[in-house]
Amino acid sequence: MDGCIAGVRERATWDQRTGRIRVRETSDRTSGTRAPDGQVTATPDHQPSGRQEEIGKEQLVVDTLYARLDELRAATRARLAGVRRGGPSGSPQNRSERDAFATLYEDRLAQLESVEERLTFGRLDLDDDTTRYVGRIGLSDEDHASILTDWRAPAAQAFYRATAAHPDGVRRRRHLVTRGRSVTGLEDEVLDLSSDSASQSSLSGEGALLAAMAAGRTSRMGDIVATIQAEQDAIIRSELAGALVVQGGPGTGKTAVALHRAAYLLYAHRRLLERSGVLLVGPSLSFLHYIDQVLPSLGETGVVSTTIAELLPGLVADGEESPEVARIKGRASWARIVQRAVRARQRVPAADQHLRIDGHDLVVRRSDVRDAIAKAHRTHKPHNLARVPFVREMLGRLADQYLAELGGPVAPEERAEVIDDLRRQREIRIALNLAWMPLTPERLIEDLFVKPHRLAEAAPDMSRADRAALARPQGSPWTPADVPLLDEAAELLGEDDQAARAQAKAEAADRAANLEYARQVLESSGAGGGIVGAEILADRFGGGGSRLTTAERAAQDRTWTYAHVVVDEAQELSAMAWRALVRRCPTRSMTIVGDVAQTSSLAGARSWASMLDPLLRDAWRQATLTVNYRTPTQIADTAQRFAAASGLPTSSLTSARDVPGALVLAPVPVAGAVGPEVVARVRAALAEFVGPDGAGRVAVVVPAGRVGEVREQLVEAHGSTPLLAGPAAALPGALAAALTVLSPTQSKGLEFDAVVLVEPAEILAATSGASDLYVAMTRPTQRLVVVHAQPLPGGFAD
Ligand SMILES: Nc1ncnc2c1ncn2[C@@H]1O[C@H](COP(=O)(O)OP(=O)(O)OP(=O)(O)O)[C@@H](O)[C@H]1O
Repeated sequence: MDGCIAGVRERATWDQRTGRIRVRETSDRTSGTRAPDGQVTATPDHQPSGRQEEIGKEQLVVDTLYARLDELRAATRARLAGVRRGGPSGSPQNRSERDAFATLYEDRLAQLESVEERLTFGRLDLDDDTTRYVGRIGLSDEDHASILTDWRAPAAQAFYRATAAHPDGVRRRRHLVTRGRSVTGLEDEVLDLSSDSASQSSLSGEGALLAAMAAGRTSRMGDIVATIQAEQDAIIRSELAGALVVQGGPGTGKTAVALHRAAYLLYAHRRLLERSGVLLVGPSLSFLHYIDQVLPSLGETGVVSTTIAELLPGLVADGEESPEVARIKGRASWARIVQRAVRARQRVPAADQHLRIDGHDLVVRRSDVRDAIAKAHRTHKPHNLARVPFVREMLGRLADQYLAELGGPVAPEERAEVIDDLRRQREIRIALNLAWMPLTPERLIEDLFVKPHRLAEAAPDMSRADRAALARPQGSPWTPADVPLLDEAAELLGEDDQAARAQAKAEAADRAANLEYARQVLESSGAGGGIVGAEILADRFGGGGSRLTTAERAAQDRTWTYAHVVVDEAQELSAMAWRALVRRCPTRSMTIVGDVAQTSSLAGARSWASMLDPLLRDAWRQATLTVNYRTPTQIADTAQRFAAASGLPTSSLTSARDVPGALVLAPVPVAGAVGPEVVARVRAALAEFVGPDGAGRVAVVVPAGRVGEVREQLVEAHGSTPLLAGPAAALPGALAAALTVLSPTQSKGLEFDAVVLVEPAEILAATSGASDLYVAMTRPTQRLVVVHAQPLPGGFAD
């Protein structure tokens, strides 16, 4: 393809008067031809050229890229069909190889399908007169020459990092705006300081960025791959080793950055990460639902996402409890409490116990039990596994008593028979259980809450009041704060994994052979397309038809250890929850994003150092995000003033944009007038921000106890309108509707075009009220309407 690629310089700015983005255009005159190797060479062109002409030229390039994408899709489909045609015949080895290839091609196809939207979004014109297109995926032409650079590749880094002061070999950066497969706009930044039109903005791709920020919200978070900013890119590409804490105020892109970092790490360290997987921990299922499109849109599906409540496979923790009880359960001291509770089930009886077995007198002696317990402890195995040597030792000693009564020499087989016999005796089983009880984690933890003497024994330092607060009836549902305690117990109790170990040994030998074969296959066919490595393919060869992905296998296994863990809203996690996560990531390679000013959990972090130092010591580093991409200046400044007045530990924050009239204070004279005012404000917000295409979201954020009441008022006013989400309990679906009513905690991590905030003084008065109110104030992308009868908290007014 030959083409003259001329440049225009467009500058997009926020028009304060109209509240819209305005785009200015200047010509910058560059042209280029495409060489046979697929690289586009840019040369100065002194012919003035129009914007449409320029768009037309980019359209040709974009058409070429999509054509290549279509070709690759067709080729992969054909390969898949070929494998499927093979049918279910042949040896088991042949069948499992065919399944492995089918999965490989299905994954590749899914990846090629996922990049349809905005396949390419950027172009770099380099000092060496070459041009590089940047996109969601890397593509090469038939001659293996690169025609599109994956955004995660080192060669794409300059697209996000180059500035006029540090151009990094880039003369001009162009953002391509596309709709479907059509190019609809361009935005250029000249990074050559000697040029008149050198970019002055500290934001990269300002127009595209402003457009992304101003777009109507939907029920799902979108990716930011086309407009990642330099400070975000530095975090995304930060090295894999160690724990990276990303602190940043509301709307600084922490969630977005965490997800893009997961995608980047999977690309840059695929061999290391693909087998053990990446764990993503979010605050709630509704939040995970909100973000669950981002990674697939970046071509990644191999991430296990969960909440702390869902961490244990098969355990449902949907019970509720007061924040105060959750705080008590989150304390680090539970590590010792659970340990003591386990030890309390290994005890020397108060007196020797006399048993009569088959007409013989046997004594379960205190001294024997003491010795057997000590011997079992020396194995350093978990409780249930160490019970095996304990029982063996005790049965041996009892058998010796039994045989001594018989007198005379004893053959080893005879001794073994006696031991077997004794093992089956009910009285002996009871006596040994009393000394060393086999336990499940559920039984151990429930007993602590149900039997006050058990808790008193395991937690002698806990106050009476705290112990009383934990008491609950048997059979109560598990709560999220119980989960880390159950995990701690499971770790100390252990499971009998003998059979699993034997099987693993047999599988290891097969695997070595499969691995070698998989390497050869990938080398000779290039079939992986970068989405799968030899290790995974080898696992699939050996899978006997099992189609479980790494993510699926990991999600079913409590003891799975991940190569990397990403934690969002990390400030909410208790010390015990951190222990459960660190246990799942022995390398401590973690991305931890959060804001200690937004902590609402009483067990959560008020400072990263005090929460993480005890666990990670100095193996963590901190980065800070400083630009708020969500909230307009007026709202963000008010939130910052309020936070400062309330003593919250805020980070410094600058808003990326200003939207006139973003903050509206709506006082009403009496409490009874709040409801009607909310109804009227919601009606206006829906009319202004929700479009016929379904884009645009409005939330009413109310004091926690008033969600039901305000919802009723809205239902009454609007009828049972499909606009309004169901009751808050059905939250995962709540964001599908244009309007939703939430408590401040439920709104955490989410965002809306407009938020109607009800009675802030009442929100402030609740437990963790200051951080909850700070969270609620910082949810809107366009407008915050504050409806109040009570006086506004400090900092709301200038
Ligand atoms: N570089 C960017 N380009 C476009 N949009 C961005 C960029 N960075 C962040 N955003 C947008 O800003 C909004 C806020 O981002 P995000 O939710 O990740 O922030 P956060 O720091 O996690 O916020 P909070 O702490 O309030 O939950 C999102 O809509 C996100 O898509």
